[in-house]
Amino acid sequence: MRLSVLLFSLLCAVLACAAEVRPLLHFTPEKGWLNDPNGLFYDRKDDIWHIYFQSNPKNPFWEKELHWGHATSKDLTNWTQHESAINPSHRGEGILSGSVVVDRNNTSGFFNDSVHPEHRIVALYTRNPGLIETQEAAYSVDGGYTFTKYEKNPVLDVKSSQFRDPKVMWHEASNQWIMTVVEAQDYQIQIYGSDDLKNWNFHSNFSAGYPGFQFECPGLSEVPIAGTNETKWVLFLAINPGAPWGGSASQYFVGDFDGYEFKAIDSLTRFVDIGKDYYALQTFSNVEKKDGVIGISWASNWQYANKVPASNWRGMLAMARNFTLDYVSVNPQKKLLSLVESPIFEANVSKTSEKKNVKLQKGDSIEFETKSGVFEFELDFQTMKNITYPEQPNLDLYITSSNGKESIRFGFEADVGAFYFDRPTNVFQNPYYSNVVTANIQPTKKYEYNIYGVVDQNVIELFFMNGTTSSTNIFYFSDGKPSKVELKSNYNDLFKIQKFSLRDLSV
Ligand SMILES: OC[C@H](O)[C@H](O)CO[C@]1(CO)O[C@H](CO)[C@@H](O)[C@@H]1O
Repeated sequence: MRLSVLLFSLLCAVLACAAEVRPLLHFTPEKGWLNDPNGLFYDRKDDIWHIYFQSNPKNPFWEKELHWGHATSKDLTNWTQHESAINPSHRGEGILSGSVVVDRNNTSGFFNDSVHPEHRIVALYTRNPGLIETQEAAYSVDGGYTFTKYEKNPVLDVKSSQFRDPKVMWHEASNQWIMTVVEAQDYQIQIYGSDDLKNWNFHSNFSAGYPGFQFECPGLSEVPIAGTNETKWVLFLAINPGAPWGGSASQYFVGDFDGYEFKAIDSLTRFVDIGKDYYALQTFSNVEKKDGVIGISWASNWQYANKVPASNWRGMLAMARNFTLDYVSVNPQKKLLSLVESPIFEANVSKTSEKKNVKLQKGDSIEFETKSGVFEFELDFQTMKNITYPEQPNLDLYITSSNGKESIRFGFEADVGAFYFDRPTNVFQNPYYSNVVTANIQPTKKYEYNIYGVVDQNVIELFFMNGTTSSTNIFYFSDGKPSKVELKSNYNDLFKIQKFSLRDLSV
């Protein structure tokens, strides 16, 4: 091959890599590594959403020396990244996960009258210098861009190597700050109380749910029950590794909280999302909202997060979601009080494609396309009859890359009643990544299902039955971006497509 041709093809390869697609609706770091969201809060004075995140600015993979990366947004969609907000004071030290509160009444004494009450920001996070994990405080007087570490840190030290991830909130009813934090490998969510964010008193332990290897990233939020003016408390908990589907999982409990102890309404374990890539959920603090709480997760799984294809950055956050509670049909008999989720984002619709009331026949396909590789879709369908074994009646949604060679598949088998998500890839051989994720979803009494999904370059967030179940998964084409979307069946007169619509998005 002549040298010029070789150089040209090399240049193309480099440009293709540099031109890699970044998600448009999901936050990704300019460079380096991202995992857990941290310190999520809403600035009521300047109407700004703040996210911090576990950041390794040096390399696109996790290392012990971690910072709190920082970004802000006016619409929970378009983010501006800033300088890291909290940094290690010593080499090899980790500023690990934690949370932020607005201490408007200056209970901590960190502030003087020159600091606007809405800008009295206090972060609580885990410091891991190597062997033990302690909780530290830091305060910001500029609205959350730079922080000063409390000179008498740590604020909480139980001489443990597995004590981390403080999520702090103000509990009005008992007039105190409440911290949930894990004793990770003792399967304890510990609850502490404080008057000043500096002195913490142990209140109670909570230990339940799917254990996995260890507990991580707890959180306690008061969540409204849809259609009522009542609320229940939701205790969030991450486990990793050891999720039922492998690696990382976010679970939650529904119950009551009196300022000292959380009591679950039942002993059932509920998962926030049943995809592979939805971890370390944290809710925003300081949000004045009566119709739900807003939270963000990390869209990956520790089984392969450090190894997925990347250039000089790796990691993304899932879209913000609104969470409420409702009584959800989980089988023909039971309505279970469960989280109901919906994504929050702002985007322009560049094109809408829609088909209604189509009885799909074997070999038929409804075909739409996306120009941007970013789209939302709605699929409402009904299964028209019962199936005789050993038939395998599938309804499949294929999303094919603009390279025309690679597809991912989201589908359903009528007799099993479970949805699957299959993400074959040519660029990432990893045994934990390749397993198909499945979800059992209860249809309506008339065997109807509805699914809403957002696809954003290489991540798909699915919301089943009006968000009563969600499944978040990342995927990797070798090049190109989502281009063709096809709905197909291998069976006659079984699937009635009541509505299949696709809205191509741009920001
Ligand atoms: O290799 C990191 C290890 O898997 C930890 O279990 C990850 O822990 C979490 C959860 O992802 O990330 C944070 C640190 O980056 C830590 O604070 C939190 O518990």
